[in-house]
Amino acid sequence: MKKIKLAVVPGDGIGVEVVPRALRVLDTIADIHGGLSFEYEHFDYGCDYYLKHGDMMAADGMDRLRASDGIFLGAVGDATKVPDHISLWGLLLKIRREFELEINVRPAKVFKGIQSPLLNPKDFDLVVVRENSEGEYSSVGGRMYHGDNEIAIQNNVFSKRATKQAMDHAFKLAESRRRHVTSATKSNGIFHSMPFWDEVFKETATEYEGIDTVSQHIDALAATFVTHPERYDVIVASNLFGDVLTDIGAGIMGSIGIAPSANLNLNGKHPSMFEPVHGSAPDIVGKGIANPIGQIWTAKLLLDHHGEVAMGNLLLDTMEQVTAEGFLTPDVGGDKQTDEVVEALIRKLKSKA
Ligand SMILES: NC(=O)C1=CN([C@@H]2O[C@H](COP(=O)(O)OP(=O)(O)OC[C@H]3O[C@@H](n4cnc5c(N)ncnc54)[C@H](O)[C@@H]3O)[C@@H](O)[C@H]2O)C=CC1
Ligand SMILES: CC(=O)C(=O)O
Ligand SMILES: [K+]
Ligand SMILES: [Mn+2]
Repeated sequence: MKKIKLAVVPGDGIGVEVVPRALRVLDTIADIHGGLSFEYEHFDYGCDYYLKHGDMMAADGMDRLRASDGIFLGAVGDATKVPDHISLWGLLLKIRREFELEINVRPAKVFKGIQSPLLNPKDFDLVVVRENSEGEYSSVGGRMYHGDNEIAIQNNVFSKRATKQAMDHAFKLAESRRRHVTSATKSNGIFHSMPFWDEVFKETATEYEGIDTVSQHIDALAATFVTHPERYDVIVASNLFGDVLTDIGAGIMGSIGIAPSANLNLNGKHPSMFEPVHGSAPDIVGKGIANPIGQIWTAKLLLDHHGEVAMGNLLLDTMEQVTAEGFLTPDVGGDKQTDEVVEALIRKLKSKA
């Protein structure tokens, strides 16, 4: 029996609603598989934990998370309790950084049964590879002076190592897909880091044969994501550009509630982390209408990562059958509750067992 030990961090808001449901789906998958089981250790880290303990996680939290084979996270953030930069840097970004989750892989595609807001979405199917450890999300900088004289300085950090690593990951992914890589740049406006980014992209491209490459400024790229998403296969982007681009990717799929992500550790020293692209959605929390697909598709990425690609594909195909049958939450134009979608999925999975 293959056992995968997951550290489960539902976090805040709808994270607490979608994570346990996705775990039920994972258990159903394990039953169908027959030789696979999941063991869960639950962590109540988040904004309520902060209010009680003055920190987003326990002092030994990172060590306890490290003992797992993977981290399954919902969302972090509740600005009514803790300022966002404190909560995200204290949990989500802390894990990404300390566990060297330097790559964030975020697919977007036309999802069966879910109406894209695009008039003509064609059959787009793309993956954004986001550099996940530095770039514009840096803690380097500072604030000085007060009042009208106050100054804030935020430094962007681009290392050759992490930049090249993100690009290598994109090229390798493209080799198993449609062999096309787009680099998201802004070297016409950002004087130092983006020309550097372009140079590393050019250098990396020479190391791979038979891959088409394009370098496109992020503003134009954002527009083309909306008008012609079918043109893209793999896009490599810096931390901030990748963050924004993947919410656009989610938008053109029909809802940010369905987009998944995998935060990957590549050096084997720490577990990887799987979480949907969306946040804690405070505006719909407690209503029972959070779309569970983002968290469930994330579970598919987790299965793939642990070598269970057949099970991952079964999960995503079945999910798309369920949405095609009209089991849709309000964010994608339906009137179903979270639980109705999850129950329909589990029923259908069991019928295939
Ligand atoms: N990775 C993470 O944990 C992230 C955390 N956040 C945090 O989440 C909080 C809210 O941030 P927002 O900017 O409002 O982004 P958000 O993703 O939480 O919500 C944006 C909009 O999408 C909707 N939405 C999101 N997920 C949905 C789902 N599964 N089903 C249906 N509708 C869904 C929300 O209702 C809202 O209208 C903040 O504290 C923010 O810092 C935001 C983004 C990512
Ligand atoms: C924080 C955030 O928005 C993200 O990682 O996608
Ligand atoms: K999330
Ligand atoms: Mn984001």
